[in-house]
Amino acid sequence: MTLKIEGVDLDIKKDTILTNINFELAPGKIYGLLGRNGAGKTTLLSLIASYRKVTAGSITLGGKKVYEQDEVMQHINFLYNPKDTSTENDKVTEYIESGSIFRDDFDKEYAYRLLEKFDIDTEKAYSALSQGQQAAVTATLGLASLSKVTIFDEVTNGMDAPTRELFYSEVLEAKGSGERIIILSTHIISEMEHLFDEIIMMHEGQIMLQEPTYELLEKGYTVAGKAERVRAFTKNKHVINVKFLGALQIDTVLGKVTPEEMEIAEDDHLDISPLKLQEMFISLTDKKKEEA
Ligand SMILES: Nc1ncnc2c1ncn2[C@@H]1O[C@H](COP(=O)(O)OP(=O)(O)OP(=O)(O)O)[C@@H](O)[C@H]1O
Repeated sequence: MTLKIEGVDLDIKKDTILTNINFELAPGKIYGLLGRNGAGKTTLLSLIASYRKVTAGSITLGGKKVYEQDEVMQHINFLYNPKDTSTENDKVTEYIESGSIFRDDFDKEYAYRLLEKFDIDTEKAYSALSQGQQAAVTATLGLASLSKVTIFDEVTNGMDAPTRELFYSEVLEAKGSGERIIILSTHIISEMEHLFDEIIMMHEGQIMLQEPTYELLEKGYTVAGKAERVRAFTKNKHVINVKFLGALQIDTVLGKVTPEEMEIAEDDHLDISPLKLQEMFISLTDKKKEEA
């Protein structure tokens, strides 16, 4: 089932929060939703999850409108870590039970297997778990729901590195079924880059780009080396970012390197590397550069 967002606008009171959002998501893919703080990611995801009504446009799954349609909504699952968990006194087991009630596809056995992998004491109250453990329960609810559209909004917040690694490998497994659309909204870009089939970048309430990750990263490269040699190499090229690491200068450049340029780089002891998503993201969403 394809998820289609067409011409979506959202106004809250007099503020325009989202403008003319258009994109299409296909099953069997992991989508990385990226954007600076306040770009509109959570607001857009909450529209997909039918928490709010769009001001204009439409959101459909398999051709059916999602808003207030229980039959469609049971295929869409929006996971995020609650801000205040002090009143969440249910045991983890009760969380799993209630998470499965309205979702026919929920796989309880898989949920308990996952919780064991995450090393969660299922007899504890949710509020008594550490922040990272709570995040692992949230992640489990999403993974085990087997929902056709599973949205993880910054769920890795609080997880330690091994827990995040486990989550990533389970997300890849989930994609393997070929039936699920998985959306990951995150600020941990460098760590998750390898997971994303496509990138959706938002900026100031609009979609800046939607592209397959490999295509996006083929658009440029980085050059690192002695500052004056890097500057000479990238002169007259489209440099989108300049970084310094001690005596080293690292330029991010849009375009391709020719074989002749590769030779020059070698002679000048310059390192040419593929583009990193995080550098591309920082550069594309640099507000100061826009204002300059
Ligand atoms: N209920 C609301 N009333 C007014 N403005 C809102 C409301 N909810 C969100 N906004 C505004 O909408 C914009 C987008 O917020 P949103 O939470 O969607 O951003 P985000 O991309 O998820 O940010 P972050 O990465 O910081 O989580 C922000 O400017 C925010 O102040």
